[in-house]
Amino acid sequence: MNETTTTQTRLAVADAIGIITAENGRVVDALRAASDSSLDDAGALLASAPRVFVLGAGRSGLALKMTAMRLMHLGLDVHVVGEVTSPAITAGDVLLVASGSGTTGAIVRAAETAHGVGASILALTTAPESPLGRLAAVTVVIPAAAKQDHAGQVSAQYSGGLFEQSVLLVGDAIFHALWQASGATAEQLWPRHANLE
Ligand SMILES: O=C([C@H](O)CO)[C@H](O)[C@H](O)COP(=O)(O)O
Repeated sequence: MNETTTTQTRLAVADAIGIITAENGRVVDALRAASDSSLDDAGALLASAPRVFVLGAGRSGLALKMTAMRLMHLGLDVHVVGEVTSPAITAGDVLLVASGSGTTGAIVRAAETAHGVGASILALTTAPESPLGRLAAVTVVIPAAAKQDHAGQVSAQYSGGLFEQSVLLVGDAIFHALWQASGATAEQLWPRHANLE
């Protein structure tokens, strides 16, 4: 790459950061302005759950794993679906699911199983009327593009990028609110962090 091309690339990436942060800002503004109580309901459902299972495919699942760690730091009993140590979900448990489309086959089938045994579904999705959304006790509707909304009207980013970033933001926000409400200090949470890393 010559010097001119490198400079152009740097400018293009800087512009992209601006686009991405502006899109995230719009999602956050919409969530804060929303008249429903789904964010608070989500926090309350997680805080009262005997066990929390987290589930998502691809990048949605990767983003949600960050929330799983934070809920573990809070002292919740958390399992990542698909890990070999993840046990059976049962009545009263909460299945926290992130799916932008709400139609991903394995995710919907797992949510149906969880619903069938009496677990509560907490869904993060762009599509409240999707098969996943219809199973959910609480749905946080994220005004982002689903992975196949390729027209670029809701987001200029590729595929479900904005949704997946929003999953991280919402997960960290729920954690932060629960942490503040718990009264625990950061020092009290820290001994739960992995000591084998
Ligand atoms: O990996 C994904 C990404 O958007 C592809 O660019 C999705 O998160 C994955 O395919 C799961 O999709 P959703 O269930 O619709 O979030």
